[in-house]
Amino acid sequence: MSKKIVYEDIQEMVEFVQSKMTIRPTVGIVCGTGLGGINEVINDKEIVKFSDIPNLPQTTVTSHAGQFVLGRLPCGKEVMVQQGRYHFYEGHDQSIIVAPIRMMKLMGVETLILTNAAGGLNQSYSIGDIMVIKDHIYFPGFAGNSPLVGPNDKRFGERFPPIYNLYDRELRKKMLKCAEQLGMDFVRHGIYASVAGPHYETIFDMRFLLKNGCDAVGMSTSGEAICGAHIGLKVVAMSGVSNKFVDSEEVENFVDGDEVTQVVNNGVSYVSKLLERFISEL
Ligand SMILES: O=P(O)(O)O[C@H]1O[C@H](CO)[C@@H](O)[C@H]1O
Ligand code: HPA
Repeated sequence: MSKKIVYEDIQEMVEFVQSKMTIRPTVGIVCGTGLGGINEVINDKEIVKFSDIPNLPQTTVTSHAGQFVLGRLPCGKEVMVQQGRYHFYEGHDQSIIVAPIRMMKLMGVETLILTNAAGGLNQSYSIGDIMVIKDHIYFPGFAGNSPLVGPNDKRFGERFPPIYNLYDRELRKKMLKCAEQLGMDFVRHGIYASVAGPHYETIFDMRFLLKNGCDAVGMSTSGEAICGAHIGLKVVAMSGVSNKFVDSEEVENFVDGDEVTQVVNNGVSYVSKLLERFISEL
């Protein structure tokens, strides 16, 4: 388990990044598995590797590059893109997983956009759909693994943050409106089940999640969203549906990690288009 990152560590990390970068972002984007290509729509790029930033370990998941890309979108908005996230199953202290989110806030970010690859549970969803996250069920949080467990540093936020409107209602509305304007009829609005992984789910896991109202399942995002709200960021999130639950005991496997990356890679241009439009309207 890596060491706990405290407020002073975050300050040191931010000072390091700001000493190298001229961009002052107001929008933060976390790229999910296979979604790193989002940075192709960014101009005037400035890149810093996690391994060069004090206190940050390398990411261990293939297709999570492990760097921040700062730059400008064609609309002129300055953004900070986290290419590569830390997952709970990598064995990190929770404070590592959310450190980039806290950095973003201290760097001036106001709106946080989280993306991920997820398995589709809702049987009307198709592989390649995008789901704007309406709400979540955060299983690690139920089991005592919220990133906010431990002493609360008030500089990050209050002890008991209300998260009733975690995935900001107005931002979701805006995102869905942008999708409609772009004619993206494959953009859904649903419930994300956040599990710890790294194993995928059994048939009965999937049936349980589906019965309890979940539309897609993945192994990230919820802790980052909670941490973002705790520190005062407006949060919006979306899943790229990379595989689909097949409810049959005859099927050997309904998901494969390489396929997840490939499918999401193929859909990245749609995610980028949607984000570009959305950010231009913030
Ligand atoms: O949530 P992201 O980082 O997109 O990654 C998703 O893809 C991986 C599984 O293929 C898991 O880490 C799952 O959470
Ligand atoms: N389950 C959990 N995480 C995932 C999946 C899945 O089916 N697909 C992509 N990430």
